[in-house]
Amino acid sequence: MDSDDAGMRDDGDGTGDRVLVLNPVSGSGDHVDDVVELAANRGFEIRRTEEAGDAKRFARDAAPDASLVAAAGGDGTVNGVANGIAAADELETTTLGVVPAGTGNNFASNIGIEGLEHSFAVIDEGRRREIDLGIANERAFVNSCVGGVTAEASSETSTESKAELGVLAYVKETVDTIGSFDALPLRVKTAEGPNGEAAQMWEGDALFVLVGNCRRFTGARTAQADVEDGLFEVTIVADAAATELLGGAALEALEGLFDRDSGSIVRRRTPSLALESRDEAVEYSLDGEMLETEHLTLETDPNALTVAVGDGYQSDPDNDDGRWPFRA
Ligand SMILES: Nc1ncnc2c1ncn2[C@@H]1O[C@H](COP(=O)(O)OP(=O)(O)OP(=O)(O)O)[C@@H](O)[C@H]1O
Repeated sequence: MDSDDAGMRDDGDGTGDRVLVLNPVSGSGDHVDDVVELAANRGFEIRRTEEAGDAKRFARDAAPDASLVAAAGGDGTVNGVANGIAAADELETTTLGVVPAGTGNNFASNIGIEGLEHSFAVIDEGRRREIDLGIANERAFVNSCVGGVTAEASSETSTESKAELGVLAYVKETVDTIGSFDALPLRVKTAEGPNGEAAQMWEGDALFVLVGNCRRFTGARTAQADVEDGLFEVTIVADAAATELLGGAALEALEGLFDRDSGSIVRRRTPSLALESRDEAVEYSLDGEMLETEHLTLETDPNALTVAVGDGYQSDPDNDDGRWPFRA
């Protein structure tokens, strides 16, 4: 078998107990040799993705026999592997490992993974935490679901921008490239939460809707949300923010907008929500993977996904953040 074959098992002990799904083109694509060496030395079976859908398929096939499936790539690869473990119905028995080889590696940094070698140390020796899994119209996501980002912006956003800004890079690219907004006429219904959060309905024209599971959208570029609380952190950017965002440098405007209690920002915490377009289908980005729909139902599956986390991971980031919520 050619060593470049998709799905090949080019190392490992043949038991399929630890499988690594490797995206060879994520990030700058220069991680492959290092990842293969690190994984092979630890007895991983390695399966290389070739196209969209492979990460999910490989993880789904591997999960019934594997105690751990690692995703080597960016957030999209992590998303695919999480979806595969869920599709195999193996969330209770298969742990997700994350090897950061994308451009932004947002999820990896949120769970305290600091680099390639560190990720394997974490897989071998790190804590396991059961984190919430986001479900959007039956597709799983780990980090965030963002509405109003265009597919073009998602594919054209630069590596540098993603590395610096994370998910907000897509928002910035959308602001930069379209130059004017087709606001999304949306109805957003949030369910009541366990801590007295009331069910609420928001109706209006939104520029963006950002739903964070593990990701929090403040001006802080690396803010991790509490991903074990069974709640999403929802931020609606109303179209009143358009003049602010288009008026000057998009990056400063974005950070300013997210970093304070702006009148054009609505924030909610909720275990589930429904987003309904009052017009045409809306593009959503689930961990960077696009989905176009008129109706989106989002639910948390609390503590459903077991993940190997680094020492820097905080299960309760509110303790030393204090920024959230501006408005419950
Ligand atoms: N061999 C391949 N050739 C081309 N595309 C691939 C291949 N394998 C996977 N993909 C695509 O790569 C995408 C996932 O990329 P991923 O998000 O992991 O990396 P990235 O975009 O470089 O990083 P980040 O999400 O951190 O910005 C998926 O959409 C998938 O379809």
